[in-house]
Amino acid sequence: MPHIDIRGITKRYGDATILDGLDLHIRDGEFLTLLGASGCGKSTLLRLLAGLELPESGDIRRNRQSILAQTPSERDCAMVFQSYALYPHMTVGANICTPLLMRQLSFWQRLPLVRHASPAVRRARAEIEQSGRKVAQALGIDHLWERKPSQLSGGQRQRVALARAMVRKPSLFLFDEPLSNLDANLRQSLRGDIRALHRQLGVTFVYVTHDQHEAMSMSDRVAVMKNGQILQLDTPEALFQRPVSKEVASFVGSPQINILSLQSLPEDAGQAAPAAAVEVGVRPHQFLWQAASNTWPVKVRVQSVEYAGSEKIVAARTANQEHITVMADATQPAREGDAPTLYIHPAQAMFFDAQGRRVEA
Ligand SMILES: Nc1ncnc2c1ncn2[C@@H]1O[C@H](COP(=O)(O)OP(=O)(O)OP(=O)(O)O)[C@@H](O)[C@H]1O
Repeated sequence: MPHIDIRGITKRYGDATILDGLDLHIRDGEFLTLLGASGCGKSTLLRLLAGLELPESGDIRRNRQSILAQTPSERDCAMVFQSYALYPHMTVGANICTPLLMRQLSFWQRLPLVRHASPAVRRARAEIEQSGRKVAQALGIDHLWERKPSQLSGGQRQRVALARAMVRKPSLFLFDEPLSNLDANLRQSLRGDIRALHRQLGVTFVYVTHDQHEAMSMSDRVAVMKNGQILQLDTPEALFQRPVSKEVASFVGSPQINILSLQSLPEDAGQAAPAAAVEVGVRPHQFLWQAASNTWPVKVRVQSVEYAGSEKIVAARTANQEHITVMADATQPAREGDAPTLYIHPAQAMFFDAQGRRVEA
């Protein structure tokens, strides 16, 4: 299967530069997610890959061959959208089988009269239906075969859209926020389905989302994007543990990482920190409620406590009026107005310089 090389791609709409000399190498068969806030250019990049847009400069190569001159249908990719994009007048079965009918039968062979008259066409259609039903079965929607899209739930519609993309066996799947219209439970279950699909098919998936949880839980690698550029491309673990900057650190992990000025910490913290460090990043789960050896104390005042089942989300303020979020065990007796001392383990802290770049301890 071909890898994809995106080199120096620039895309403009009018005066606005959406992608600015972007480079990206997509490996064979990987699940790569483009993660970024709304408007950062993720969908534009996906549309360029699909051939729905052309760049002003730069190149996209598959297996070292430029694909810019190829039409969308020549690119052997399937796209799944947030809006499902199903044909409303067709049944589920017809929606799933249409890509194969279009590819394998000529215009004349698709006409109803020929369909009934020609045994060869009847046979081809039966084979197509069999392939479609197999995919529908794999996605648990074969019992909906005769229904129209309007008679389906959002999750079922997205499964039909997935089946329609799968049936052609493309070598590249492009997903543009496919789960955004679904409720939390359905999103969770479809995340699992899409991940399983990737394992089963072994082809390249490029997935666009602004949901860091979705990106971190599904992908082999994630490209964090901002203003048409990639801030960091790495595995989910590396993004979480070794972000290149404060910006990336703030983008991954929920609740967000806390960024404190080094001045909020005792003097020995300043001495232990790298020389260039001006800020320290502490994840909400990393605060300790009791002192341990070699920990740094931070005095805080609790502003509010939110119950989240087995945990509490504590919002607090440091003496320097910096807001922090702390995840605590549900048994932790933290109450609004309390003024506890929390502790930070230096080995777990991240340090950032004045430009927001992470510096090694
Ligand atoms: N056809 C177009 N004409 C003009 N501007 C466009 C067009 N398509 C997108 N844009 C602009 O390009 C920028 C990037 O859009 P894009 O859809 O790639 O962002 P995104 O990161 O996918 O955001 P979202 O998550 O909201 O879809 C936005 O400011 C958008 O308004």
